[in-house]
Amino acid sequence: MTPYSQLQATGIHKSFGRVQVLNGIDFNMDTDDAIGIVGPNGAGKSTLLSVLSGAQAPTSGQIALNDKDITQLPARERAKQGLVRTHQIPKPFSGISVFENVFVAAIHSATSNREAAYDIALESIKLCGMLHLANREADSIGLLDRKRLELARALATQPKLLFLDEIGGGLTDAEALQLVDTILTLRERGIGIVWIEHIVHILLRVAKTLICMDSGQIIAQGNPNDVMSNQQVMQAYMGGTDHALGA
Ligand SMILES: Nc1ncnc2c1ncn2[C@@H]1O[C@H](COP(=O)(O)OP(=O)(O)OP(=O)(O)O)[C@@H](O)[C@H]1O
Repeated sequence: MTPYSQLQATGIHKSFGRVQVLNGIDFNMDTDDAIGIVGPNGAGKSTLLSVLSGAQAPTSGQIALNDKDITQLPARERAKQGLVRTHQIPKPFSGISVFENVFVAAIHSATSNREAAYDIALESIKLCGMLHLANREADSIGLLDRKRLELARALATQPKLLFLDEIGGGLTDAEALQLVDTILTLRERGIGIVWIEHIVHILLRVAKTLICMDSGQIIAQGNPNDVMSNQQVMQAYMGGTDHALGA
C-alpha cells in the first residue's frame, strides 16, 4: 500500500424507503486533509460516513479510492485498503483487556502475522496514550479512555483515511481537548481525517477545512471561518446565530 490515498465520491444519493437522506453529494479528500463536518441533526452526516466507509451502499453515485471504483466494496475490504471509520458509541470487546482489543483489530485488518500485529497494537496503544491501561479490562475504563481505545483500535488497522463519527460525544470540553491531542498525533503520522462533531471550537483544533451539511446536501465548504459566517449555514441552525454552532 502506498502512503498516499485519495478518495473521490461523486453524485452520492442515499434513500431509506421514500426518505431521501443524501441528495447529490460530491466529496473529495486525501491523506493531507483534515476535514470537519457540521450540520443540524438529521442533515445526513453519519449516513455520509457510512456510505464512504462501506457500511451502507449508496442508492446511486460512485466512490473511487486511488482512481479505482470501490462503490460495491464492503466495509471490511475498504478497511484493508486504509479506509476506516470509528463509531459514535465505542463498543470494545468485553471480557478482554485494552491491549487484546487493539491486538484483535491489528490481526484482523493490518496483518495476519502475530508478531507484527503485537508490535502494531503496542505502538497504537502508546500513540493513544494508553500504555498504562494496556492490561485493564476494556469494560472497566472510563468514557474518555474508551474513546481513546476506539482511536487505538482504528489506528491498529493502519488507516490512511480515518472517519471519526462524533468521537467527542459525551465528553466534557476538557476531556474533548485531551482527545484532540491524540487526534493531532494521528494527523502528524499522515493520516487523513474526517471528523463529524457538534462542538465546533473543539473540531477546529483539527479541521483545516469545514463542510456544513443540511438536508442531505453540502451547503458550504472551505475555510472554517468563512463557512461559519456563511448566512446559509447560520440559517440551517436554530436561531440563525453562530452561537448555535457551539463556537
Ligand atoms: N437506517 C435508517 N433507516 C431509516 N432512516 C434513517 C436510517 N439512518 C438514518 N436515517 C435517517 O436519515 C436522516 C439522517 O440521519 P444521519 O444520522 O445521517 O444524520 P446526522 O446529520 O448524522 O444527524 P445527527 O447529528 O443527529 O447524528 C435522519 O432523518 C435519520 O432518521
